[in-house]
Amino acid sequence: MKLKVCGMKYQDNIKAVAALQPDYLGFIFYEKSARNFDIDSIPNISEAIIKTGVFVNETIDNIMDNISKFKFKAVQLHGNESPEFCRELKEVFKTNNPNKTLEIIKVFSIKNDFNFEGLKPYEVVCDYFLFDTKGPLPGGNGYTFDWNILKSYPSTKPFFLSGGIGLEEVEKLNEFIQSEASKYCYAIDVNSQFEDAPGLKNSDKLKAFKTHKFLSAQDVQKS
Ligand SMILES: O=C(O)c1ccccc1N[C@@H]1O[C@H](COP(=O)(O)O)[C@@H](O)[C@H]1O
Repeated sequence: MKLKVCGMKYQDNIKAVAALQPDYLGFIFYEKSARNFDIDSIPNISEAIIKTGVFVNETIDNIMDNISKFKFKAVQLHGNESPEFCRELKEVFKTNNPNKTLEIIKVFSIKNDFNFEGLKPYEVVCDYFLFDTKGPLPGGNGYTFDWNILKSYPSTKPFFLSGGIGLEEVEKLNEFIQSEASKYCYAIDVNSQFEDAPGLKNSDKLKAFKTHKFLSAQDVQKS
């Protein structure tokens, strides 16, 4: 199971968290967020960590500018981006970077129920889905949704599990990962529950979380 740490903001903190070797590090570009990444540069971190730009209903031009500026290898689309938008973003990226690939992670927010039919048009235009909790904010609401809803997940597209995950969820996560609902769960995404202040992650808490490897039945078979 991969780990994505999202909502990074401070240079020294980015280096400290990168030293823990998460698989993905996320940077949020949303002015209304306390985690908005309004800094000019990201310090040098391991190439193995997939730097991810998080956008909410942003224009393709702005997303592309930030991809070039910060060398993002993935984007997380956290608004109402259409399948056509995802397709166009992939095409524009390919045209400008013929030898590179861009991972597109499309976010869907879940409250009490979810209509999985809505995923279908996105299947061919994005690489991963991310399931977050629906709340008053586009993201970073800080609480979990009922993961049992994912028992009805009809797709084989790998997904990120997100929304309010913290150290308190370790036991629940272990149960989830052993269940059928997690069959296509590719990564766990954490954010506000590992912070001392918005955008400032607590390395000790992350280290403690990382010691739980969250191996699924499939992972165990593979190893
Ligand atoms: O965290 C934010 O402020 C934010 C703002 C706009 C879009 C996304 C945002 N965060 C993303 O929300 C999920 C879940 O966060 P949490 O665990 O509930 O705090 C995560 O992917 C963040 O990237």
